Amino acid sequence: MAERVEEKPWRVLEFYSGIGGMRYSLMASGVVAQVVEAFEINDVANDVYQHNFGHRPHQGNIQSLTAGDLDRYSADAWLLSPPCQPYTRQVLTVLWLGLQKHSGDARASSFLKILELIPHTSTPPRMLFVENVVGFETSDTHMEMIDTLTKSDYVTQEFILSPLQFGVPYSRPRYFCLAKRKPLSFQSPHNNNKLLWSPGPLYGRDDQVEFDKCQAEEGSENLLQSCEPVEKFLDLTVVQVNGEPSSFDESENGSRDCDGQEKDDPVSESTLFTLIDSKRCCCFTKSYYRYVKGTGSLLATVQPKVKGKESCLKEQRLRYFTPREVANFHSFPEDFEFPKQISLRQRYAMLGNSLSVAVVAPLLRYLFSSSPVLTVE
Ligand SMILES: C[S@@+](CC[C@H](N)C(=O)[O-])C[C@H]1O[C@@H](n2cnc3c(N)ncnc32)[C@H](O)[C@@H]1O
Repeated sequence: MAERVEEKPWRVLEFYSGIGGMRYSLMASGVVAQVVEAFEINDVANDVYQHNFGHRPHQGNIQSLTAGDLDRYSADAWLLSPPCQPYTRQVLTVLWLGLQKHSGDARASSFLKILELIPHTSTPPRMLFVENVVGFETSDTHMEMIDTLTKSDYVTQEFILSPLQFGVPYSRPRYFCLAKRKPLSFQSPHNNNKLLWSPGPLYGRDDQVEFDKCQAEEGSENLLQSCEPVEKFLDLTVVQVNGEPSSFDESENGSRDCDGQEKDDPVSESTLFTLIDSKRCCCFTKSYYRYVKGTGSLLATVQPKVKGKESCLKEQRLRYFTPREVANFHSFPEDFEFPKQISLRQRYAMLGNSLSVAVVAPLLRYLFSSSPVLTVE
């Protein structure tokens, strides 16, 4: 790991720490680093974080932090996963209707505020890492972020990557911004100021890094072949019994009857049933288990009798993935657990807000890795 004369761990601040996906990623990256403080407003998330890491994050609104507060930590790197709602599709629809959102949304303001503090700190962080939803890269918050970083002497490389590109049968494309303060630079400086859709640069490869979205999606179909089967991510202790909390209640959600009668079927439109031996499941959102449509896959535990023939939902014995299984798709370590008092809905909500360790760990390794000597561009 570069630019360290002495072998001291990098000092890291984790903003919007949630249940600690970023900290798990840092641990999995192999970077010698120490999280010197985490910041999070939600006390339930802080219970989970404390349970697993033995440290309770600083509880409060990130917006109220000052440059002086941050200076006290002498941090080398800031890791940030701000709330994503301002940039999601629903909000974009509102935008289309003419209502100003994005950075005007209160949820974006703590993020912009923290970035604005950078030039006012006595030792600005040498590295920054930002995670968010796809769509962020076209938002005005993104524009303001890049503007602030550029003015504060950072070079950036941006990525849109999904766990599918790392062998995990889970579709969760996310936006990432990696920033280094000059004179630090990236291992592949020719990728500066680019949005990259391939993990190639993380491994010293420069193959097809700048596809457009369609090419990336086509590519991901091929990637499925190299993914592990969904079965490997299942909690084998789960017994499928009708009426169990995680089983899917057709009567509430609408389905096709076993006698072939069409019922109102809100499920099949947008929810992918993941067969036990398949190689893909959809992104779990924080509303998984609360709503069915578009919030994540359901698991079909029984193969259809005739392959290719549509079978009724009941026959397929659908169930929700358990929180442990969602954590597995997020590549959380085996010893991650929720404290007993956390409800099922809260578990799904916090996991839905979290991130893929399989994706973030190699990005962090790349961010912290040694850089060539900076040349004037
Ligand atoms: C997208 S989630 C990040 C989750 C985290 N990376 C994880 O692995 O669980 C955003 C988090 O920021 C927290 N948050 C939102 N606004 C905040 C603010 N103004 N100050 C502190 N925390 C905030 C939310 O409670 C939520 O846990």
